[in-house]
Amino acid sequence: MESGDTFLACAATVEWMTPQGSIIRKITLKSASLRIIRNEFREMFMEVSGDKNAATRLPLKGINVFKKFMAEGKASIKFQESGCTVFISNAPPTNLVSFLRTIFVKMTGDREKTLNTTPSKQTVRAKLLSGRSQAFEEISPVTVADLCNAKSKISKATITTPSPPSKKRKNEDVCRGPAPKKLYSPSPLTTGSNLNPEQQRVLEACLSGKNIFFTGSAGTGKSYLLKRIVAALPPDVTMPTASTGVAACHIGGTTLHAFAGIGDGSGSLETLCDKALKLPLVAQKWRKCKHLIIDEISMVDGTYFEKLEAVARYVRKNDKPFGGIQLILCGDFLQLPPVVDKSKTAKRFCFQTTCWEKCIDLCFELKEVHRQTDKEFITILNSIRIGRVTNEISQRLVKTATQKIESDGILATRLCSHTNDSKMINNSKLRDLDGEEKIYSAQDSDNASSLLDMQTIAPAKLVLKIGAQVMLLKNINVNSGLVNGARGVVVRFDEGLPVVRFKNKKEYTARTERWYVKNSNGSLYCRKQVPLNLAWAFSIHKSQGLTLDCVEMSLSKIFEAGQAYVALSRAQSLDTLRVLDFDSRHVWADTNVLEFYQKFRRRLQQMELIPLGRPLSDKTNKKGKLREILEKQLRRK
Ligand SMILES: Nc1ncnc2c1ncn2[C@@H]1O[C@H](COP(=O)(O)OP(=O)(O)OP(=O)(O)O)[C@@H](O)[C@H]1O
Ligand SMILES: [Mg+2]
Repeated sequence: MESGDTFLACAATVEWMTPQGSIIRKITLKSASLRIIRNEFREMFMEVSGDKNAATRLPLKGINVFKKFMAEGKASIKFQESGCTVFISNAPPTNLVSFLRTIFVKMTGDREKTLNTTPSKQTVRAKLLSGRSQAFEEISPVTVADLCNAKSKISKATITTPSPPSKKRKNEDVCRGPAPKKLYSPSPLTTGSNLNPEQQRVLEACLSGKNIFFTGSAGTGKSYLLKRIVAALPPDVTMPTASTGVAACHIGGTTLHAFAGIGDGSGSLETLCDKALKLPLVAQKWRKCKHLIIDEISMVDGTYFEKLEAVARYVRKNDKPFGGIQLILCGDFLQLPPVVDKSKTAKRFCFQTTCWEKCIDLCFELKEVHRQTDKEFITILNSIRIGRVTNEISQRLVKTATQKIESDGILATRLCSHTNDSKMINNSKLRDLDGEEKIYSAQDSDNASSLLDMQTIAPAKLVLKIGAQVMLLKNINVNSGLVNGARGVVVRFDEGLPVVRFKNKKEYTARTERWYVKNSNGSLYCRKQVPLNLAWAFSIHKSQGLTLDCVEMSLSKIFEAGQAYVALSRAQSLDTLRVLDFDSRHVWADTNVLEFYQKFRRRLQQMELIPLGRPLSDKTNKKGKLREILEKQLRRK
């Protein structure tokens, strides 16, 4: 059982109101505990308690749940009978989903039992005469039987999920819990589902509060896992960031630069500390943050990282690394290195800084590749990653130059080493098409366009024609293959909206979608745009973190270690890849990174004495002790 099933740690406000809507009483709890309990008559209650306040117990009967913002850790439950509403916020979204699901499943189950005689139908008189002493106990966890039972009832009742609750729904059986659709459909918020044991182990480590660095080759599900980690932490104090806008968008966060608020980090440390402290919004953000998450850490400049670490300590007046913020770092140093102006500074990876060792408690490496399934391709990529190209590998990749990977008029995306080349290709290909141009301009929150340009993958202005090659920028329907990175072609316009045919022959009418970016004071900026971008070509730097289903590349102008590996590892298979001019000289790995990974492996081997999935805090058994000792040793190193 997950703790989120029957217990929820969050912030809560409880308001009692008159039927006319004026507030009679209100309690605000910054750190509240919600529990689902039963009394001696098996009636269900939700108990709300805070550090100082006495617990409030509200009968779980006739409730309305507003859960539209569940993914942001917010929901409210209106208790009709008690005339009271509980507003939940800052709840780890995963736990919030499980908690509401338990209420729903248990209430649905109880409803049936109620109809077939149970104590909860008893009158007050009967209860008083029963002689039972008052006793509350935690509700039992949701079982498979509970789920089946509740599901069968939903299908009979054919319930839909209006959100917020519509009048119709209010007038229906008010005894219903949270609406079911979201709570049953496989949700990215459902803890642990689909995570493999190595990913699960990292998630557990992150929840233990330790500072974590996890790595793994391209496609091992680092960003996928990161999204789960974000959803398992309280949103108000968790900052998901990444080194680039595209990668940040992938995990629903902002760039590290936008979060940090110290510009590009140039200038002396004193100036930067001063700057952070003097800008109230920046200082407030640093003080509020409890969990800082950084994806694509390989592209974060070491010197910048070092400065952030010092700024965090200064602003938070706390001498612990990063001022006591929990760090969750993820990336693959054998992919793209930091982008620095080489005429001004030397390139430095984060692991080359003195604070790296102090900042990281535990390291993990994900080994199972999810992006590709073809064993031969995975072996080739693993070899390319460390800069090793055998004759067989060369021959196999050279062979791809002539293969046909296009189908149904959908061309391969050309990955370019330089951004300007990719822009030129897209513009000229669009120009070459006959037919009318349709222009889609993004609608942005006020004064936020430049920030949204940097932080979202949706373009400010998108020009399309029939025949344009496009890429989908959002997961629209994972089961139908309409996923972020899917490639298609515009086949017509329907009432002004582009209709795209994808590689799997599915057609999709692109409607406006929203991208949110947290601004420096925590509120959200929004860009509304159709979720498409031109996809004849893309720069390799922009492609880091993406999965592409049909891709072509020329590697002759490669200029960075790891750049060829990033390009090649975007493909899902050797059959959907075309390398126009493969030459082993374009493949190399940074020697500092190779050395770092050698040491890293040795460290991991020590950690691997401990089996997968064991909770880190388990002090009661020998293995737990061993892990503790190891952790201490590693930290001392
Ligand atoms: N446990 C899993 N089960 C099923 N699919 C998964 C799992 N983990 C990851 N994936 C899928 O594998 C693909 C690659 O995952 P992801 O982009 O997270 O990898 P990554 O390690 O971040 O790669 P990169 O280093 O290129 O950024 C995605 O399509 C993702 O949905
Ligand atoms: Mg990634």
